[in-house]
Amino acid sequence: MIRTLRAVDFRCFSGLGLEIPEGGAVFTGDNAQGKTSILEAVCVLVRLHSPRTRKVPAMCRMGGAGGFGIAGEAWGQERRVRWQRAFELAVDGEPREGAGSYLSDGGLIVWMGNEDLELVRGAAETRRHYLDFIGSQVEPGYRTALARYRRALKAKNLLLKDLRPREEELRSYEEVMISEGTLLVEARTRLVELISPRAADSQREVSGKEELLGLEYRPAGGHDLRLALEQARDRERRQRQSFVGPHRDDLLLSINGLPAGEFASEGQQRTLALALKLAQGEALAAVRGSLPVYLIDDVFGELDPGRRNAVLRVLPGAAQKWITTTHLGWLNESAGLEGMARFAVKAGSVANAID
Ligand SMILES: Nc1ncnc2c1ncn2[C@@H]1O[C@H](COP(=O)(O)OP(=O)(O)OP(=O)(O)O)[C@@H](O)[C@H]1O
Repeated sequence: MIRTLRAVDFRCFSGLGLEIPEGGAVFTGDNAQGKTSILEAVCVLVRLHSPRTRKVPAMCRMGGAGGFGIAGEAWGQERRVRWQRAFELAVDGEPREGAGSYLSDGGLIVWMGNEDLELVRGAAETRRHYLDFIGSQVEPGYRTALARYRRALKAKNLLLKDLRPREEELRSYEEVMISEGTLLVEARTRLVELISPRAADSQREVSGKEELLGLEYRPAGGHDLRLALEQARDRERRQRQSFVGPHRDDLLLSINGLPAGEFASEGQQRTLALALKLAQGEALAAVRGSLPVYLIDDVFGELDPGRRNAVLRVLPGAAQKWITTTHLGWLNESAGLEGMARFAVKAGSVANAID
């Protein structure tokens, strides 16, 4: 669990310092005051990843010194870790220095936000990111395989645009795509097996109904990538595109046998998005043996009391939760928020913050 968070020139915060109890904290405030940015800072600190952007410059405070810093301490079951991230921008706005090495033993995070509805309604890419985010936290080598696969795919796609692409060069990129892609497909298969039963339980618990949730992993190249690439080769060369491989995978979601994106009601879709995230938390805890930190952005205010209480019941009581909300009414009616600090966020400053 995270005990301190400090940030400098991050989003709308020139400086931020927070001490957080084991239970976590609730951040209240109007729209556009900085609540989400606090949760984003935690995610960048712990996972080197922002759920809102892939662009480092977007996170640097406008009018700031041209970079940002985030530091924090987390106390695990056995040890205390201290993280520090610093990004500096070069004149052209590109990051000059990364945030140091990626810590594979970084903490575990589950991000829950209203945009999770896109997991159900949106493009396959959103669901691949969902799997990738879990994969990088529980599967050793996942992040590296993904980065290598993406590099090879990018190079192959560039080459395919050439008038006369060199075949042996294309094949050498394909070899990397086959070896790294196979690791990804195997890992994603395991991840979906891990998540499925947990998501189905959460769906039942949160909806309060006997809804049968189905998760089916669809690898775009099947389980034999080499064969699939051979079969697609002519078409790929003709159309100058890469059709086969994990970059085209999907995770099919269904409720009672029907595709959830097209047939489920909005309420069912929201519940399904929550179920996927709750399942993610359980899967991380089961594999890594410690509880994730839950970053819950503006979700509870949007839920009816029945589903809100069900989610609060399903979330592990001992896990640290960081919750943002614009609505205050529900806070005093809900169980499961004991032991959490309360902070009011206004125009990039936080009441009760530390120096
Ligand atoms: N790089 C940046 N520099 C300065 N301000 C920024 C930067 N990026 C975003 N902001 C601003 O920070 C403010 C806070 O945004 P944030 O999303 O954290 O608000 P919020 O309190 O979570 O709002 P909501 O309840 O609407 O989600 C916004 O006004 C946003 O425009």
